[in-house]
Amino acid sequence: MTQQAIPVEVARLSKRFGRVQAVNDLSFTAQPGRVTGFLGPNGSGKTTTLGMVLGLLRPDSGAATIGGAPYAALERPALTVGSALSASFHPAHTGRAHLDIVRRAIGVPVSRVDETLALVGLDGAADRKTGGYSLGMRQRLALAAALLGDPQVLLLDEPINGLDPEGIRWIRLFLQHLASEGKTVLLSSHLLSEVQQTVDDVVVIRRGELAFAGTLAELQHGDGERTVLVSAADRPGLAQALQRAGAQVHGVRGETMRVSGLEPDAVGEVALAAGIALSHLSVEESELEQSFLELIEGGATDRAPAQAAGGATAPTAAASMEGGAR
Ligand SMILES: Nc1ncnc2c1ncn2[C@@H]1O[C@H](COP(=O)(O)OP(=O)(O)OP(=O)(O)O)[C@@H](O)[C@H]1O
Repeated sequence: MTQQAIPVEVARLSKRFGRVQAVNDLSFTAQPGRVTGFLGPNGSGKTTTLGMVLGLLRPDSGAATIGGAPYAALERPALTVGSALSASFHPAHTGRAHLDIVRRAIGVPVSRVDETLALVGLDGAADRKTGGYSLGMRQRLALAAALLGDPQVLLLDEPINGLDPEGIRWIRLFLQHLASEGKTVLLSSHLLSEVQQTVDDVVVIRRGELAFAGTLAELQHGDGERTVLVSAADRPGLAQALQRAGAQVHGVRGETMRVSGLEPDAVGEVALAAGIALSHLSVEESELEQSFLELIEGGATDRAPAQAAGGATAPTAAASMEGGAR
């Protein structure tokens, strides 16, 4: 069966809690077939936004839609959208029991429990109580619950938080695989470094407002210039060739040289033309982190090529996240 491509669109969404403007005129789109990172510091409005997308919170204005309809208007919401807003469970329930409760509620066959347990690699721990699960196992169980209905859209709140490197690698490959099947994957995080290997697109919010929406590459290139890290057996020869091509080169005596003023492909071409074999070529990662920090600390909102999302109507869902003590 061919699955439908379902974007998540947030259009001019606003939400205030008393004096706190948690989300302010926020617009972005999470596209099918892409993993979108929804990034911002603690308290910037990520969970509130996801709550509005899921119809758990009523927006003051604007709208969030899934394939053009508000969550509450979806015919079979749990089979369209899977969500994991928290990784906490009844500690006396086994992983299997938790999934069984969810699958009954959303009306999917019992066979999905074992299927999703296997998908997230929890089959060996299915009959253990969740109270004894590690954080990584709880994250996997939350993901399994989100996947029960085989949804086309996944909304995950901080799914990588607390995972060990093996867990991060696993979830990265897993979410990228889901996106490669055409699913829409939106995951929040307060750390760019945590998700930068996982996401294709990035939405950055700061104090409830859009600071950036675009691809990871666009975020990286935002300031124009990138630093290229390069190494070769003949570093002095490479440095000379690069300088002749107009680059600034630092760290010739070290293992890796830092090159600015030339794009990575141009650095490769200069090396080739000079007959020097490269043993390493990459873009300095910290620059991406720097772009992100500048965005969340402010003053860079004019860099935001916000994707328009329009034509939506306000959700009518019950407000079950409203008024919760924070
Ligand atoms: N139910 C609520 N009642 C009052 N204030 C709230 C409520 N929910 C969120 N807030 C406030 O709205 C702002 C945004 O919170 P939100 O949880 O959406 O941010 P976040 O980006 O998800 O942060 P975190 O990463 O810490 O979860 C914060 O100032 C928070 O204290």
